[in-house]
Amino acid sequence: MGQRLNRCLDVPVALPPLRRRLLLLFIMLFLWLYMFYSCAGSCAGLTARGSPAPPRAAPPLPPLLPGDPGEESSLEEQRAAPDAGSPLSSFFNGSGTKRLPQAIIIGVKKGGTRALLEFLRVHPDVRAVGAEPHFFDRNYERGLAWYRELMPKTLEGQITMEKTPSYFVTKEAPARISSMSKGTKLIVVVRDPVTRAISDYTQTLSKKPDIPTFESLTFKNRTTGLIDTSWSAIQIGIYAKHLENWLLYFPIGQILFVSGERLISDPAGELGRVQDFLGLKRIITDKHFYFNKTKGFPCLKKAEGSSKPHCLGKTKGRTHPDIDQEVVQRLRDFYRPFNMKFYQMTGQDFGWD
Ligand SMILES: Nc1ncnc2c1ncn2[C@@H]1O[C@H](COP(=O)(O)OS(=O)(=O)O)[C@@H](OP(=O)(O)O)[C@H]1O
Repeated sequence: MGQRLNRCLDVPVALPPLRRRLLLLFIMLFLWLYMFYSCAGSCAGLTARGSPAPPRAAPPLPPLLPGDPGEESSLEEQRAAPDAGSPLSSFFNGSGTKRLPQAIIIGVKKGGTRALLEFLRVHPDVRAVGAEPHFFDRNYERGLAWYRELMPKTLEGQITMEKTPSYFVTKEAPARISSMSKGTKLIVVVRDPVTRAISDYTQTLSKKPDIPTFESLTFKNRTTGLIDTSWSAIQIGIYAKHLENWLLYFPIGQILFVSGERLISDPAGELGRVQDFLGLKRIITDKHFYFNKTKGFPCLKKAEGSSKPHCLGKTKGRTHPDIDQEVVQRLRDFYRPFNMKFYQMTGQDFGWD
């Protein structure tokens, strides 16, 4: 066996026998370690990079990540947002502990949540799971141990984060997050509810091109102008109503509201507020961003763990269809009182009117 290995690996035969044996031993150990860590990285049933499959005993629940109907993040985004790295890098970065998140981006869908998480991940003291776990809405029965297992390892002083924008409109989410930890910091990226609704519709249209027009879905009765508030694209934008539900469990000071509009016009400014809120050193500054004219959005000069520039994928920053301006105006009128209430509750004027 040793002779054959000698030939295979072309070990210099001139070496003294003891050194030769030691060298062979070292090579075998390296090969064994490599196989072990390759297997740990790829055989452990990852559903997406860095997202371990549920434990065998878990009850059959809907699939966790891409391909799940209604999923906000595409597979492409999961690829753009790895959280575990290669098997070898996990071997070298293997230290740390998986912890439950201390901060969660809870919403809103189409608000700019992916951009915020990707920007935050540049910070050395932030580690985040790339995919959306949907624990507090779709996967709660799997238990906290399952949820923790999804998280990346962190060292002392690092913050664990995740983002699932549907939490903001999930009735059970505030109580569930509070029972995990009353101290969880919550972040909501909000965006003009009218543009948000159109963005939401654009996403659905990209998957199901045969759906009715935005204009016809907006109204229960177009003649009377009655808005269909049961349509999720409209529902989600009534921020004040959803926020009331969160305030039953969390003080307002424990929730940070990020402007989706400013995240585009001044990403460093918004990131400054987020870093302060999370108690982090202000490391992410305007030096980290550049405006990509082709994309029409700010992008990172260097993505986390890479030296290359990085913009979000094609599913972020889609071209919206032209919507009848009368319908847009009707929606503006509909949202105005809710927006005013929201400004009052948060103490921030987002300038949507
Ligand atoms: N830097 C940067 N690059 C690309 N896109 C950006 C960026 N910052 C904010 N946005 C806006 O993010 C919108 C998508 O929001 P989310 O990431 O929250 O969507 S999702 O709920 O996770 O599907 C997306 O909405 P659409 O423009 O309607 O596609 C973008 O406007």
